[in-house]
Amino acid sequence: MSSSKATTVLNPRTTSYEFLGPPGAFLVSVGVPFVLYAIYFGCNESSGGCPPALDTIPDRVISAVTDVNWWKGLWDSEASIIYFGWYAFCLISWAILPGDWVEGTTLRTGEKKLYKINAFSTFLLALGTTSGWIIRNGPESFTFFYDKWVGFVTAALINSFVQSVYCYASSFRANRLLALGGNSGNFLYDWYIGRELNPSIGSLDLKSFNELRPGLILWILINISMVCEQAVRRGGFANVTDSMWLVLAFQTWYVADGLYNEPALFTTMDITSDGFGFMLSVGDLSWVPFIYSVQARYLAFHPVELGIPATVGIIFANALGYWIFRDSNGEKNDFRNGKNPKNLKFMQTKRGTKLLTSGWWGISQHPNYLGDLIMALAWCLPTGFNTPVTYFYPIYFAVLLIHRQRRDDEACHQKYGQDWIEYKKRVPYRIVPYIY
Ligand SMILES: NC(=O)C1=CN([C@@H]2O[C@H](COP(=O)(O)OP(=O)(O)OC[C@H]3O[C@@H](n4cnc5c(N)ncnc54)[C@H](OP(=O)(O)O)[C@@H]3O)[C@@H](O)[C@H]2O)C=CC1
Ligand SMILES: CC(C)=CCC[C@@H](C)[C@H]1CC=C2C3=C(CC[C@@]21C)[C@@]1(C)CC[C@H](O)C(C)(C)[C@@H]1CC3
Repeated sequence: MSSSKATTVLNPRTTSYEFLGPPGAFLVSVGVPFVLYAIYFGCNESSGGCPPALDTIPDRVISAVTDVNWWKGLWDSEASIIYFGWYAFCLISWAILPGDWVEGTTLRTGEKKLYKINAFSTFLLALGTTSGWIIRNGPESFTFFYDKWVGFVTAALINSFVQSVYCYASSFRANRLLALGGNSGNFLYDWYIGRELNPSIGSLDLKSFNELRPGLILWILINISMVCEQAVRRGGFANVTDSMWLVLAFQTWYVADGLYNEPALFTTMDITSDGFGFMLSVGDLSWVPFIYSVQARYLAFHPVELGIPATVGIIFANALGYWIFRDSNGEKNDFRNGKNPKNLKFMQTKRGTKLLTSGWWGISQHPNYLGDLIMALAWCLPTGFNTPVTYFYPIYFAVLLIHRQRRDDEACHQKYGQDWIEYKKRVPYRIVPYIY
């Protein structure tokens, strides 16, 4: 077979679109930066944390975008220097911190990619350095994320855009393994979905690096900055509210869990089937740190005292969600690694792999999504009920997970054929038992 024929067999043309095709890709690509800024301008101290009345929004948007100073205000050189310094810190940590090299899943070429496992130690180093800085220089020295929010958002968006363009352009080099869904030939769509499956620079895999380190860890550093902002306003850490500590503790735990279980990432849909396009680069680098931290940012200027009964109730909700999330992900990871310590029932498929039909995976097709959603709700409750903005996260997240479940359902249909239909008869609920 000639080499161009072999490439076509390995990288077939994408014949069907997801996300409503190029128009959908365009809308998300413009909509995500828009929401990132809008959620700041619609939920800050001067707006009282609440979005403006709906009928005033068009006028506000028009007066902002027609004002040159508003555009200039989106850029902040100091914020950009700190942001790119942070990105460099993540790269250097990846390169110099020790870590095992672990194989990912088998690729279409039959090969396996190697990944360096040191995301958790990068996290510990970042937390240690930040704590040392704050202890030495006081909380007022670490409020810059609060003060320069918009500048940081802009820097992260620039990074997301540059990386997606770089990955798209470099996917045209010879012998690249492309994502099955990102090779449609439509420039906008392929740039958005990601054309190359695993873009890398040397041994650095850009997709997994960006998904776990610069954005996810930054989310927690931003939260810490919000705690500092509240501490400065309220006269010290002793006066930081219980609600703020809860948000910090829950989200730090969630991120630590994801980083500690780094190898589990290599079996997720993002790593096995999606490319690294604008969708993931903006999701990882901009959306996660600046949208997922909205509760802490709100509490920085709008403190809420919960009291013991509410605190206990919210801790219980988060613990329930975490238990479902961790235990179900653990069952599947063990099973996919050839272990079945709970002796769970499963069905054998013609494809060779087995599907669990008892334990969490007998209750719904994505019990891990259910746990994640319960946690998402528990993270908003500490902010009370004065603003809908802090509840944006679970709403967006429910939409993301329902969409993800549908994409996965289609992918599993293709992978397992009739066996998947049989599996769905045995486990009919998609995410929430008896509801969905
Ligand atoms: N915080 C956030 O913003 C986000 C968090 N997440 C979290 O990421 C995690 C991973 O999510 P994701 O990759 O989407 O999905 P899943 O972890 O649900 O993985 C789906 C895959 O699992 C395998 N599988 C499906 N059913 C079974 C079964 N019964 N037994 C064994 N294997 C099965 C199939 O792959 P195969 O058979 O090929 O192994 C399927 O493609 C989740 O916990 C999710 O909540 C996800 C998105 C965003
Ligand atoms: C609006 C938009 C462009 C969204 C893109 C989606 C991304 C924000 C999410 C896709 C999958 C994700 C995962 C995590 C964070 C959010 C994104 C990047 C994750 C790293 C969070 C921590 C978890 O423990 C996880 C490792 C399981 C998870 C993996 C998927």
